[in-house]
Amino acid sequence: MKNENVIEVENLTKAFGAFKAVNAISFEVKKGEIFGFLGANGAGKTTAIKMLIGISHPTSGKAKVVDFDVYTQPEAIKRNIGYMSQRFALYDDLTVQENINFFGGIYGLSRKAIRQKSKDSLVELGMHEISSKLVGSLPLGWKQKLSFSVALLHEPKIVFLDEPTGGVDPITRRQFWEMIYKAADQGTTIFVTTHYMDEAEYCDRVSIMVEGKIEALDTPKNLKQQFKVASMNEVFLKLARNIE
Ligand SMILES: Nc1ncnc2c1ncn2[C@@H]1O[C@H](COP(=O)(O)OP(=O)(O)OP(=O)(O)O)[C@@H](O)[C@H]1O
Repeated sequence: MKNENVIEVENLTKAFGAFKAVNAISFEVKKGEIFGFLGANGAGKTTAIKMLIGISHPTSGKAKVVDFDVYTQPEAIKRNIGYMSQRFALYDDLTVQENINFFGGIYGLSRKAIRQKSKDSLVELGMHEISSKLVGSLPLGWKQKLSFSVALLHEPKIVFLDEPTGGVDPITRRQFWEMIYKAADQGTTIFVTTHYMDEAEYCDRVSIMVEGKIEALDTPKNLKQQFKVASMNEVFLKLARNIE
């Protein structure tokens, strides 16, 4: 792949019968970039992500993720990426430490690596004093921050975040985004979907999907200029209105 692209997608399509949930999308994502993947409910974001993380076979088109082909090397992709969604937030009946140990083991980390990584993560999260608390007893925002740390345990090249901050309070969302910036600064590529338009402003580039197609893709600044509006929320509304 060229220019340190870590994702390259060309005409990627997923059809369910005659319906194209993802309809010939093309884009590239660079190393260390924070790439916002937006779209209204049902636009096709989750379907596209499932193809990129190697769990859904495309109908047609090309996609390479971390240099691996989604058709022929889905297992290599899974080893090199992290994934977190709003709906999956660790095991409530395990403690903070047990969750880290468990997922570290699944990712194939040595005991020594898990010990070191969990120490670092717990300090960063300010959770070392509550490491023996059950995750189920923590507020949602804490669970999501912990879940993000866990998705980074095996030092993936790309982390896919599918609505990671849904339902989380604004202060914790801000802290979550500080963690995202830090990971991106260290070279991890962030591929994130969100329904919060203030979060779209924090991304390096944003794509907006409408009914299976990418209708706009640029930096938040350029998109606002292109649509002659002051906020990403207005960009989003203009695109959504165009199709009505
Ligand atoms: N397995 C499937 N079989 C048939 N249709 C599907 C399947 N999976 C998704 N779809 C349809 O594809 C479209 C896109 O769904 P998708 O979940 O990708 O949207 P989304 O942009 O992620 O939406 P949301 O923000 O609600 O998660 C929807 O119309 C959905 O009903």
